[in-house]
Amino acid sequence: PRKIILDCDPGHDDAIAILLAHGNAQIELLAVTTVVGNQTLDKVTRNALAVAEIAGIVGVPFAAGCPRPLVRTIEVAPDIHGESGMDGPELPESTRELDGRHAVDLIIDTIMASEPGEITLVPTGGLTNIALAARKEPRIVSRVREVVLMGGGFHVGNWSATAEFNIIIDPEAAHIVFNESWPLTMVGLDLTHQALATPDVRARIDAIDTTPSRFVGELLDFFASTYLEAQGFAHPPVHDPCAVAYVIDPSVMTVRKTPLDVELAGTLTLGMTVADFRSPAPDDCTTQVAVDLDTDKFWALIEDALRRIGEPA
Ligand SMILES: Nc1ccc([C@@H]2N[C@H](CO)[C@@H](O)[C@H]2O)cc1
Ligand SMILES: [Ca+2]
Repeated sequence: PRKIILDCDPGHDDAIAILLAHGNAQIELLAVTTVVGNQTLDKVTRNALAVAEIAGIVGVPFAAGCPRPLVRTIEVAPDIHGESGMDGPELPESTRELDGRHAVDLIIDTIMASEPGEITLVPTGGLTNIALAARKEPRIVSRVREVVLMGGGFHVGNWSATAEFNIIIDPEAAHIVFNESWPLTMVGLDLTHQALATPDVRARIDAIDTTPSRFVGELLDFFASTYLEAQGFAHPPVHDPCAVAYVIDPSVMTVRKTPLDVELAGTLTLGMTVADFRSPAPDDCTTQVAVDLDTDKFWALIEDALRRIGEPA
């Protein structure tokens, strides 16, 4: 199986990414870490533990990370995720204990305790924890198999005309992560805006009829309402599971080797992930962008994971 660390800011779509990672047989979820983003750190951490409760995740350490970006002030996304960060479903109180370590230390310790090339980092929120981990322990960069992140976009923004939320809330952290030497796949909005939870998808999830699938349905109800209201989408794009899906089965999307960098000085372009599509891509290019999603294959992975989770004890 592919061993992954999921660094997230639940977040409706982060929650579905956790369920996909937990439910899929090819993924071994080594740790879940949280970072400020969609909501404050305490809210997204509480939400992550609620998902663990609902899905019956045991034996996986959860750790909280950075409560604010490296340089800038906090910017949350209540218009999409609500005041709790996961509005819609009733969230169970979780009796679970967090790992005693900071997320950055859990990430470092987990990677340094494993063989080189074993662990894949899957960030689905701002990149603050990942940047700090690479600065605190540079050896993780060569030991990580690859970074597969949800964030950015080569022709699309959602928090400004040119920038995507996960990048622009901590562009300095993103600049660090995108410029390390590890292999990096950017699963950006160009790809994730194809992962639309249509009524047909909803019907297939509802037919599973378990506590976790009903939880996903309630997440999608809220996410659909805010995405229509705030961004005019007829159906909500479920961004974060796309990154996990690529780790599970790279054939779920097409990718293109492309130099990437993050704009830190732009007025209109701060936080833009700039893709250089000029051909040929340099031989030493370690970054690629996701382009086209096989939507049937993607949603089949989600449904399969929910079926495998079943009704937790
Ligand atoms: N408007 C909006 C803001 C933030 C997000 C979150 N950031 C990423 C998409 O921009 C996803 O990880 C999602 O959790 C989604 C929509
Ligand atoms: Ca997220």
